[in-house]
Amino acid sequence: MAKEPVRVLVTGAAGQIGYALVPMVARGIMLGADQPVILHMLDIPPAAEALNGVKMELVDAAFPLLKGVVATTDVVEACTGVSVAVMVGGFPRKEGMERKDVMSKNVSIYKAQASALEKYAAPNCKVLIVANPANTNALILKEFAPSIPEKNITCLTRLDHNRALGQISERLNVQVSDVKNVIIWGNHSSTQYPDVTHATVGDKPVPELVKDDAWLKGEFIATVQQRGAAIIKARKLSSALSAASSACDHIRDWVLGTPEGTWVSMGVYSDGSYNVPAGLIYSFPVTCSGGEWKIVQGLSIDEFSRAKLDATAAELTEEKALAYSCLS
Ligand SMILES: NC(=O)C1=CN([C@@H]2O[C@H](COP(=O)(O)OP(=O)(O)OC[C@H]3O[C@@H](n4cnc5c(N)ncnc54)[C@H](O)[C@@H]3O)[C@@H](O)[C@H]2O)C=CC1
Ligand SMILES: O=C([O-])CC(=O)C(=O)O
Repeated sequence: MAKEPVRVLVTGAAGQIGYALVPMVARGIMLGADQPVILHMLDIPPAAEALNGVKMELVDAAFPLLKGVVATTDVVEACTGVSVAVMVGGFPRKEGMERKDVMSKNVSIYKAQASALEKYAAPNCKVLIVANPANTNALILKEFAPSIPEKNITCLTRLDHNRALGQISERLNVQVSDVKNVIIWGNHSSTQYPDVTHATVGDKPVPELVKDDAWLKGEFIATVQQRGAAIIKARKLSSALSAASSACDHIRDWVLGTPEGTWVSMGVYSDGSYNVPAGLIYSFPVTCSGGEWKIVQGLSIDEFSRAKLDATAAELTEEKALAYSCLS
């Protein structure tokens, strides 16, 4: 028997990432090739015409799994009945703006959208925040949607995870699918810590194969941390293709499970694991099963890694304080 369609919300759907993401969702890349979907697309009134253009293209593409499209600038209509919410819409930093100004705009957007999701989304809706500052937007959404379980609110660091896999695969000249268990710790920002201490290719540890600690602790980390900026410099636009693909990876693994023996990175609510302060949205290694993520426990953390985990936690603590100061 055919499955019931799942309602998937994409905010900022008229933007760069939205435009790359909605066809992937409609093709079954996010929820599976046998899962029909109804797409809910939200953007702001100045983007309404462009949003309608995206809707027209979705109709024209005749996706067999796509059972309906809601394109709207009304946040209540957008959130009603959704089981998956991918929050891509946000206020970008503009020339001359201070960090606090950008934070203040996004805090008010995520506060309002949190309330709408809480009231109108399906129970147990899974939320993925992509828009920057992704971890802190997720924290604000959590604060203002207290009835959504905190385990349902996550942010995207899978793009950073995939970037780390890509860099190791290029360096070792191996297939990217053979590289496993890198970790992104912390913030989706330039303080994130891409960690290959526990990564493998086949049954061999990546550090043993690379045999170049200076590269692993220097250029590799910096390349992954700065990759978003490098793409923006090259394209003059954000990394829309890879962000959209990674958002699909994040939701797919969360809903359908991670393969045996592998973990992925997700920004999730910290419970104090690895001595990361509780109450931050922080990227950890996780496994997923039965629609739930679980932080991988018991990994050894050396002195170098400890300092990196703490530095990115310190930045998130500072961002949290800044976000809260925008609320008052
Ligand atoms: N977490 C991650 O790995 C990544 C995050 N990003 C972030 O994703 C976000 C989107 O990037 P792009 O698509 O390139 O930007 P974009 O500027 O092309 O699109 C953003 C869209 O959001 C809409 N928007 C603004 N305020 C909104 C609101 N209140 N409700 C609904 N929609 C709203 C805009 O009208 C626009 O259509 C940015 O914040 C970017 O920094 C980008 C790449 C990777
Ligand atoms: O810095 C940005 O806006 C883009 C970004 O997050 C990324 O590509 O990782």
